Amino acid sequence: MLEIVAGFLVIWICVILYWRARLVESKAHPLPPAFPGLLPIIGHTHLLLTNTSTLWRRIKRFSDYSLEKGGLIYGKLGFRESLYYFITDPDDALLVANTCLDKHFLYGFAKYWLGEGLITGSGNHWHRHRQLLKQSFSLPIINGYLEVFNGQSRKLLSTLEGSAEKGKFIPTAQIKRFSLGSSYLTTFGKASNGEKTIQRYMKATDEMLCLVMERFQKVWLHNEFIYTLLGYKKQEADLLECREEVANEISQTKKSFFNKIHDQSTYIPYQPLIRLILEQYTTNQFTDYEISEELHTAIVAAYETTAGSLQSILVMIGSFPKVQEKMYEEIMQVLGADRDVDKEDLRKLVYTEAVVKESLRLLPTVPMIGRYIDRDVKLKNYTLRAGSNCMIFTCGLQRHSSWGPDVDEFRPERWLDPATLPPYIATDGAFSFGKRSCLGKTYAMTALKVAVAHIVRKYVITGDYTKLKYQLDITLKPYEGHDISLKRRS
Ligand code: HEM
Repeated sequence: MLEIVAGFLVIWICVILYWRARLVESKAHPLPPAFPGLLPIIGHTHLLLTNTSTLWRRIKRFSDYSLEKGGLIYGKLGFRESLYYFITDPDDALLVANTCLDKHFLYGFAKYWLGEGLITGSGNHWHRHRQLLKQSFSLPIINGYLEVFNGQSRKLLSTLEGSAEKGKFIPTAQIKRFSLGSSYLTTFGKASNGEKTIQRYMKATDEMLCLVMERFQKVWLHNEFIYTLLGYKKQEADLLECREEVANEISQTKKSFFNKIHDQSTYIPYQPLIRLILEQYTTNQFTDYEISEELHTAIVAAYETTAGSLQSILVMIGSFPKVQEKMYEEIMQVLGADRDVDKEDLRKLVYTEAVVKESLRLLPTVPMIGRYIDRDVKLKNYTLRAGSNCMIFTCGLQRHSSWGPDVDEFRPERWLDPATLPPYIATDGAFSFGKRSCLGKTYAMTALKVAVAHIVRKYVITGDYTKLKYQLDITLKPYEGHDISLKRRS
């Protein structure tokens, strides 16, 4: 009997100590406004348990509410009611992005595929790799890829041709092929089994990303034991088989690189990422496993984002005929009727670049970035508590009031005069900002400009962005209203 009473007493004391600690903490670091709909025990978790299109609409409400409340709100997610901050204030966003460099735990779900590559890695490992890889994404290297981007764009034109003059169609498959083809070739320099390898890799990557998203949404799958028990680990293992095929590609390239075999079959006129990394391998900067992690990371980072962006950009261009004609005039003036895009042209395609940027502002492919708050972070009006998580809404920042009264309008001209842009770094967030911003920004902008220039030169695009509907599958993907039609210009 005495033992039972003592047991209850201990539990009671623990509960009191826990609540006291929470009270002290909430007094020291009061919370910003809460997102409506907070329930006991599960917090806002019930809002996650839905399909990915409704999920996106709900997450957008978090972002809008954060903007409405001055840039910072909180919510609770998961069965342990983890504290989440949702940020849309530009100064606070930049401070957090530069202070808390560790990613949200969701990124960890992709580690079976990406390991500790740049997107998922953290700490010193990430920092060292970021320093080593920076040069591989510099302008001179990217300019060397123009041949790939032009070649893949021409291939894209030939796959689109079958749908020209035939009314509306959805160009997702063609665009994804363009994006993966480009990133595979700039990463590996070649695809041993050609189209077959690219298609298999594309399918496996799509499935891998779906699995990560499913695990995030179904909170019970966060538990490793349940995840394995329900057969998901087996699905991971099946997908990894495709990586084996690519592993052969890596070891072949390594052999020819170190044996300095430069015959017809291995000659590549540009510097694919694998060669740039192998140069650092010779000085023991990377291990074999790390090489593979970074190569897969580069492809995953480039593929979905570039494909999703190009799809949205085409719909935007198709929705604004006057903008499209202005682009066409610029493209014809710079490139003429049939020439490929070279590095000098890229500088001159100023309006085309503004159209790409404005499309990505209104229709971002990566609408938020997640970070773990590993220390107390003092913001303008609140202090974020160590041990919590945060979501920085780049989609909200790109519609922040500092863009002006025409914030919701598609107006590429705003990018032509930098003096009219908001005075914050974080409001231009399509490629994130701060120390962990996108390493492939120049790569992506170049690939997009080249593809858009080829398409607009050949076709008049028609689309309707007001009908666009998106779902959140790690990146934002349109599932409705993304059909376009193409009319040949001559
Ligand atoms: C339109 C296309 C792209 C968009 C919108 C985009 C956007 C982003 C964003 C928002 C982040 C930050 C993610 C986060 O912190 O959660 C990021 C990171 C990254 N991106 Fe991109 N990206 C694009 C294309 C590319 C390409 C083409 C590459 C490589 C060839 C690339 C490589 C990376 C890498 C390596 C990181 C991780 C950087 C780090 O944590 O140090 N991205 N990207």
